[in-house]
Amino acid sequence: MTIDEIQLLMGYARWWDMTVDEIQLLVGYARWWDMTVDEIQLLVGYARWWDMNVDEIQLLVGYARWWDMTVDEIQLLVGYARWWDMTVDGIQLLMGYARWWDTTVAVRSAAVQRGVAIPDDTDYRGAILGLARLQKTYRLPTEELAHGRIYNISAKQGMNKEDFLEMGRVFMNIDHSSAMSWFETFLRAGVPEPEEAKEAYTNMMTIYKLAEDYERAWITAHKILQEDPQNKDVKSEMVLFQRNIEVQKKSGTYGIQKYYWKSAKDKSLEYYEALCRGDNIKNDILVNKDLICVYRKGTLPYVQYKEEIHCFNPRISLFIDVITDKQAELMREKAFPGLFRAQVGDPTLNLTSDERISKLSWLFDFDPEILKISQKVADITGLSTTYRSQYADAEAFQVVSYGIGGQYEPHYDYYDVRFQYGQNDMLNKLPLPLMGTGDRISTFMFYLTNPTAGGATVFPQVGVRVPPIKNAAAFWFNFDLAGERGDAKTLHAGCPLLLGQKWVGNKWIRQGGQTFRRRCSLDRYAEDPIWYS
Ligand SMILES: O=C(O)CCC(=O)C(=O)O
Ligand SMILES: [Fe+2]
Repeated sequence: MTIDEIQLLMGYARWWDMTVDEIQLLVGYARWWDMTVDEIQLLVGYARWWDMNVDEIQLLVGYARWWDMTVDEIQLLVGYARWWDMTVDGIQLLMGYARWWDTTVAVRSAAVQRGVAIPDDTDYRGAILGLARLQKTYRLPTEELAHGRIYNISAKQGMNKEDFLEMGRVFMNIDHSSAMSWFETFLRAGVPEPEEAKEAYTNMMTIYKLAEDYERAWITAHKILQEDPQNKDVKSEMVLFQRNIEVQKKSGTYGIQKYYWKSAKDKSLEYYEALCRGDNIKNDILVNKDLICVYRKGTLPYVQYKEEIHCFNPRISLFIDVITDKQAELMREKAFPGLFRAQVGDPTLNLTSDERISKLSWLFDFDPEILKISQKVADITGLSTTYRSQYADAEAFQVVSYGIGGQYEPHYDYYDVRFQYGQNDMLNKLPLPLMGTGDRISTFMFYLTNPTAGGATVFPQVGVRVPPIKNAAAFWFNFDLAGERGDAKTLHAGCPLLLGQKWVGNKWIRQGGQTFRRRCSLDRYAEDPIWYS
């Protein structure tokens, strides 16, 4: 440091009432973290303001550098943290997540303000599990993900060594080839702790053994012995591997690599994931020229809507540009304060589930701006969306927000399948306005954002993938015209969100009010008057 800098610092130190020891500590940190004296003094100023000691400051600066934050951002964070009475550890966790998920500090703090719990260990495991699901669904290469790259988009911060190991652990139950690649990435990322190295090698040995690659299993076992020379189990495993190699040599199968990697296979999920990726879909506009775009009249004179027909049976349509940017924002803003974790099934049981990972809240037509949007739905569909305190024709808007990794696995929107599973009192537990209004005859779903990647709506029974496009809305009937049964072909899902934000607004229209609008037909093949009038 220059004499000038020292005197500046001493001046500050006096000002902040620090001892010489503290000053020298600070100077040391400053050198270490490559900060200017001005930055230090700013920080010390904040620290005093927030009543922190030098140790806490240095911890913070360390984190800040690690996460590549500016001093201003740190102070914002510390301000929030003190306000919410968090420890420095809590802050760093928060910063880590904030960076990782690329949300702003302000968004995070708003979440805290609304009583959303600060991330803890469970969230960490949840986050890792979510990443594993994304990697599997979208077939992301391990190396890319490890360095924070997804589809050529780079996160500010890649994952760290501990994350690599945790990904390996998680994949042991999902897919062995991915598990292997994470353990390899972990071991390449620098000298590991002996215990962790042992854990990685032990898992790798298990995988090789299951794949009957005894040569590699033996080599891996040998590495475990280097970490843990007394390990009797591993020694006896090695004898076994040796014996198996002999047997293979005799039978001529040695060196013929089968590479059988265990993976949890579920055919229906595999197809669902392929649809989410967009592999071999029937309705891709480039693949299938039959995808039809038409202009449709609404019930109001002179107004036409652009309709993309993604499927004819059942009819699944995407209406383009049916709300304005302003209306989409408005719905998100109004819904934000009320967001809570989405639940599935019986509302009295408070069930959350990995099947549906999102947050939601309800918007009612009592709000004139929301009413306008409901009326738009009525105009386009010709169905009634009138909300009443009893016998409502449609439900309130359900606004759903998905975080990265958020999804809704294949499901029906109607209830009647659940009757068959003995949950037929579901309909009796509904809020009063919906009692006796029948089932969800149709779904009208607005997309309120353009996700950067992932988040399509897919229909695995009919191989249809509807792309999420901001201000557009998907529409389909859950019931056939005969009206007595839910249509199984409407099975659908919200694919995991890979990057960006996904918000949707659901309007479920009830059977009750539609008697004269969508008449039942005795002829099950009758053309739907809603579509063909
Ligand atoms: O988010 C999606 O694409 C589908 C959402 C959905 O199906 C639902 O909320 O019922
Ligand atoms: Fe749905």
